[in-house]
Amino acid sequence: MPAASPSTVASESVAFIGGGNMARSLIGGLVAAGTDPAAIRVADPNAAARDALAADFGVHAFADATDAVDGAGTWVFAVKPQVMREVSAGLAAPAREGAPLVISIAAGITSTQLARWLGGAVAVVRAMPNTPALLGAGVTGLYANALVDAGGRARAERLLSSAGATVWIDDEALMDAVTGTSGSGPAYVFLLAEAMEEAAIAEGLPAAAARMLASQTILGAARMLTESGEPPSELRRRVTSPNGTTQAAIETFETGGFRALVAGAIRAATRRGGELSAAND
Ligand SMILES: NC(=O)C1=CN([C@@H]2O[C@H](COP(=O)(O)OP(=O)(O)OC[C@H]3O[C@@H](n4cnc5c(N)ncnc54)[C@H](O)[C@@H]3O)[C@@H](O)[C@H]2O)C=CC1
Ligand SMILES: O=C(O)[C@@H]1CCC=N1
Repeated sequence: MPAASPSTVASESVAFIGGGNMARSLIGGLVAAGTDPAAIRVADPNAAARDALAADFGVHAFADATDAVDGAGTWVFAVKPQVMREVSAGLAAPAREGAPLVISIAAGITSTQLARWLGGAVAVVRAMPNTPALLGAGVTGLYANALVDAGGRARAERLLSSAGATVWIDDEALMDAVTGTSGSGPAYVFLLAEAMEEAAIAEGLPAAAARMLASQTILGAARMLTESGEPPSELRRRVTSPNGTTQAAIETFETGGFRALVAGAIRAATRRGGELSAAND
């Protein structure tokens, strides 16, 4: 990929460090929302990932993160938590010179860790999106450290808005709970879909019908949750006729400890966020 011409390297440029699944979702959202692909720069050591991003979105892709961040005013760290320290330490010099707004989507890694690795006083927004970002139907929790000004907050919010809804979190300690709820959350729903499908097949339904019934049920219920303005308990009540089929199912869930299981799962994910932070410090 040839070097970008100077006119495309403006402080409005966004550099993604890591061009994997989540970066692809966010970049897709940005381009769909009208961001000029020439203002998007991506670093990834994987040539296939670079080529695919350049071909699919028309962004500038680089093997070296230092080249990707050159002149970019916003840097988005989208690499695994396990490589965040090494990757960010390698960018300390340009961070000092360029004073970028740094956005990290890495699970667990704190804004304090990232600022330290980048050399100290750095404006960091910690963001936790989720995979429905690919459809613009995601949700992102955002936390800003004290060095992020109103303009930086607006820039981060604009960037993540192309992936869906956004919610600011004032206490960074709660970002691991965001990760355990919505970052990992799509997988919980997919697990429910798998379980419903398997159960439907066990009851005798053909596989294709089972998939259609389970997935459309989840889509319809999710739309009611987000569009009706009603709490989930009320929506559930309306499905549940006294002594009917739903009541039989809900009683089975409740006596089986469904709520405690969900709470335990979210607690485990939340704790793992803290462990990822400590293990990769
Ligand atoms: N997958 C998900 O649902 C979500 C993931 N996250 C976070 O997003 C981050 C990325 O996750 P995914 O996109 O799922 O992983 P991924 O494995 O698809 O992408 C990571 C990319 O980083 C690249 N990479 C490795 N070393 C690099 C380096 N030195 N410089 C630049 N790029 C490098 C890899 O080649 C790969 O393309 C993780 O920190 C994860 O915690 C956050 C929210 C949701
Ligand atoms: O499983 C993970 O660690 C990442 C963070 C949230 C979703 N996937």
